[in-house]
Amino acid sequence: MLDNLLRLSSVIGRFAQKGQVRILSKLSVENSAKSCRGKMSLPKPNIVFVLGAPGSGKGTQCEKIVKNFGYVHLSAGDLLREERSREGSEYGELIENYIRNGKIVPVDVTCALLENAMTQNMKVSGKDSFLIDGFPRNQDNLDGWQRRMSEKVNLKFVIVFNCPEDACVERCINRGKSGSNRSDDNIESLKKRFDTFINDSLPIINHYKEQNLVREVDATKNPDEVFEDVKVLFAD
Ligand SMILES: Nc1ncnc2c1ncn2[C@@H]1O[C@H](COP(=O)(O)OP(=O)(O)O)[C@@H](O)[C@H]1O
Ligand SMILES: Nc1ccn([C@@H]2O[C@H](COP(=O)(O)OP(=O)(O)O)[C@@H](O)[C@H]2O)c(=O)n1
Repeated sequence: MLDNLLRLSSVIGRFAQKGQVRILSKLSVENSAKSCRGKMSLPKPNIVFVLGAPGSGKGTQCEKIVKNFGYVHLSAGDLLREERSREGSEYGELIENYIRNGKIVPVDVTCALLENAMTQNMKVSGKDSFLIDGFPRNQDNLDGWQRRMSEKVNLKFVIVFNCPEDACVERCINRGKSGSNRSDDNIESLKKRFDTFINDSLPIINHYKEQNLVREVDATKNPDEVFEDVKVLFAD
């Protein structure tokens, strides 16, 4: 499986409506590894992990942080959905199965997509500050990141958006109704996504709490009010 994963190609997309250039790049992980070796001249990227339950507003707040603080937003979920939809992807079916069942895709896939996206963004835009949204989400994600990436980046802090399950579920259902086209914005998948959040993601948040890296934000207020609290974290 690892050999296959190492041949993983990724499509790296960023969206013009988020004030960013769209970069499409088919890049094998082997190439990415080479480019990483050759990227000694690239700066060590600054990373902020963005965590919180499904529907807590991670993507919404990341968009605001991008506009106000010049970060690049990399959503693990978006990268996985793009790879799933990429013509010829070996991992489309695997990713779809994990997403529909609210399970966490094996880290080699996700980490390769994130590493490629960071490297490409640094080369093309010169930006070196990244919001990594929805990662690390379980122990496998955390272990893979520590193994492969932790020495190559500066982890600044971890934002956690707190919002009760019923509000999050309502937001995701509404997101589905307004055309998110996501195969997991339905009650059945949401139940599984919340089980995964509680059983697998909360321990990762606790791990970062023990390291004093967690900055918690009340995500129950409206998006602009939430952003007032988020801003403070990026002020210095
Ligand atoms: N503070 C908020 N109050 C109400 N609705 C929100 C808030 N933040 C986001 N939403 C809406 O809830 C849904 C989920 O938000 P999103 O940012 O996609 O969450 P996540 O990335 O955590 O899954 C979206 O439809 C979004 O417009
Ligand atoms: N690190 C990650 C992030 C997302 N995912 C998958 O992508 C799905 C959607 O994640 P997302 O971050 O886009 O959305 P939310 O669940 O936060 O709303 C998750 O339920 C997982 O199936 C993953 O496998 N690994």
